[in-house]
Amino acid sequence: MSVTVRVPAKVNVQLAVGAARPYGFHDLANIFLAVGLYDEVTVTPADALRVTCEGPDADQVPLDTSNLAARAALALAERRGFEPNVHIHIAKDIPVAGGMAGGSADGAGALLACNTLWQTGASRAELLSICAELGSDVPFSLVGGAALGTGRGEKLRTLDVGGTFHWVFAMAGRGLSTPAVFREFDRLGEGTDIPEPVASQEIVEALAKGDADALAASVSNDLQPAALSLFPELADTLAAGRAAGALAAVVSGSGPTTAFLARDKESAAKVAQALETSGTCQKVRAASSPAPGATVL
Ligand SMILES: C[C@](O)(CO)[C@H](O)COP(=O)(O)OP(=O)(O)OC[C@H]1O[C@@H](n2ccc(N)nc2=O)[C@H](O)[C@@H]1O
Ligand SMILES: Nc1ncnc2c1ncn2[C@@H]1O[C@H](COP(=O)(O)OP(=O)(O)OP(=O)(O)O)[C@@H](O)[C@H]1O
Repeated sequence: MSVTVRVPAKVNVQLAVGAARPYGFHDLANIFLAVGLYDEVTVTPADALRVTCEGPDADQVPLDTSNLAARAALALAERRGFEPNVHIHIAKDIPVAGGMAGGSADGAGALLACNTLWQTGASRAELLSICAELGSDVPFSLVGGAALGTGRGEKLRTLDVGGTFHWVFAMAGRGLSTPAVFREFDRLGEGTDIPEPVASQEIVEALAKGDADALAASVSNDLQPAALSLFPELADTLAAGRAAGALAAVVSGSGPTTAFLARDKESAAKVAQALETSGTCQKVRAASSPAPGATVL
């Protein structure tokens, strides 16, 4: 018997970053929106824990116990007294190291899949707490939809979404390391007063109304200057998408994937086409929001 779980990628429509904390993380006001690009995680009983991965970026995914999917299976097994003997197969469509929470998606997916396979009876709250131990983005991958993340981004409040948002994502030729981008944020902010991160009421309302123009006017990412500092060519990608009519152009999370909000599906297709021929990125994908969280298929 196998269990397969489908898990979405995310884009951050607000990423407000506070000063570095002594414990090594930054306080955030992080508005997540799940987008319809998915990984599928399948778990099957086996003699020992094993991870395999297929997809265009599969060669960049670790197959040892550093893989977030393996760590999720180990964490649940340890808490609940199960043997973590499963084969975890990841069908990967979310770009790796792209700032779209691909690894986090696999962690949440494996957790839900193992929980279903082993019938542990763990509550939603327990699953969310394991997710938070695995990484700041992992709880949102389980929940999906839209949510405000505070603390490290792991404390979630679900937000209403009143319509469909159309996105285009431009993938870069190389990844960016999330810790390196946060370090660059600290370096750029040295000697300045960094305000407490506060959720944008405009963004919360724009999501609730399904209003793409209002969302575009307020979308923001405090990590964008740091990502651009480490990867200056991303400015050309952002400019190409804007020139093609995107309502907003923003680095997704810690980057280097760039996200473009379009007015409708037709406009998204035009932006995607322009980005494809711009020579400023490696791959282009269109997807819409919101998307459901981790779901057993
Ligand atoms: C950039 C975002 O993707 C936005 O959603 C997240 O904040 C990052 O989430 P993530 O990849 O799940 O990150 P984690 O695995 O929890 O942390 C990786 C590293 O990112 C940095 N980090 C992460 C979250 C946070 N609030 N402050 C940080 O400084 C730390 O250096 C940490 O060691
Ligand atoms: N299941 C996994 N899929 C992809 N990468 C993984 C996975 N597990 C661990 N990793 C490691 O995590 C690193 C970051 O990968 P990931 O795709 O999660 O980045 P990201 O999308 O930028 O993350 P985030 O948006 O949450 O900051 C990879 O370079 C890889 O070494």
